[in-house]
Amino acid sequence: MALSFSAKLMRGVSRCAALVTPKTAPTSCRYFSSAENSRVLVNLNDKTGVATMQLNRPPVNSLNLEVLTDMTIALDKLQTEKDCRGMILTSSSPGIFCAGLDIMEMYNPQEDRLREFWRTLQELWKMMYGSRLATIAAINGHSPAGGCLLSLTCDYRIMAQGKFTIGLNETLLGIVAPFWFQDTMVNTVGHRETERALQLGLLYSGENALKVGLIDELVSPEKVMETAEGQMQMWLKIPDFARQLTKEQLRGPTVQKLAQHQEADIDHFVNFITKKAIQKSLEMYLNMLKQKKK
Ligand SMILES: CCCCCCCC/C=C\C/C=C/C(=O)SCCNC(=O)CCNC(=O)[C@H](O)C(C)(C)COP(=O)(O)OP(=O)(O)OC[C@H]1O[C@@H](n2cnc3c(N)ncnc32)[C@H](O)[C@@H]1OP(=O)(O)O
Repeated sequence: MALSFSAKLMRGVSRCAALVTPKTAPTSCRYFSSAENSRVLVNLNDKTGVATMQLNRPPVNSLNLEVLTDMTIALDKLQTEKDCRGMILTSSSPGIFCAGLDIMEMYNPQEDRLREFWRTLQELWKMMYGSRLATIAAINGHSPAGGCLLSLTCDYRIMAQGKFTIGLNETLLGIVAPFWFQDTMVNTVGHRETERALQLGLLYSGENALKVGLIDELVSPEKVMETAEGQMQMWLKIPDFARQLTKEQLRGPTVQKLAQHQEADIDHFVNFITKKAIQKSLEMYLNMLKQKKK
């Protein structure tokens, strides 16, 4: 019998439930996942109540089923820690925050895995967007498509200055950002800017992202984490209950909209991605990525 998503989550939680505390760790810092080969590195500072989640899938932190599952399990675990109040999402590879969804999950896919992949992304998005934690994205590099989406689920975004870009560029791949990607963008930068950005597949420079409100701060790469930590202190000065209820009022309807249409959205996604023309577009985009190197 197929396991429900929450059953799979529980299975995953018990698999990685043991907290690993390396001998060298400061006593206030608990590591949920610190092995170098973990796809997601998570630690919780018991003194501040702030967790850091680092994407750790070199070279570009593209999001495959396993990374999405690990992130979901880690976030679920953090949210059940009563002393955890905030989370900073970043990358262990300075220069690349996240290259978005792993295109290989969508190219020549097996239908069962494709469905599970999309459901896991939906679940992660719902958890992140509606999280009781104060969440800050420390965007320390490129952040296209699914990478931009992840940062948009956070409450505040700080990006590194440099040649990095951010945006929902799906149309450049010949695909379409689904309604809940669009909703998240509209809620952040407004309808008109979203129309322009999503149709053109705009990848914004840090400066332009700041101008339209896609990010909240642009700082030098070495200041990204300390700025995130400083900003987090401000968010945590607000009583949790008041902040969480306010967030729920503002974001709840958007989360509910996906929850109500989740199965239909999976069907749309699978039908769309498996079309010959879409597979051709993905193939051309993958080739373009490879050619770029030559
Ligand atoms: C009617 C409505 C129906 C609704 C249907 C909904 C459909 C919606 C479906 C999906 C939504 C999709 C969301 C996405 O997130 S798609 C992914 C989009 N991502 C990108 O466009 C980014 C692509 N990557 C880059 O631009 C660059 O890699 C970079 C700027 C992030 C980093 O550049 P650089 O450091 O120069 O690294 P390389 O380009 O050399 O990359 C290294 C290596 O990694 C491979 N790679 C890069 N990105 C991805 C990726 N997203 N997935 C898989 N693989 C990736 C790249 O090809 C290189 O591989 P190698 O040559 O084998 O080393």
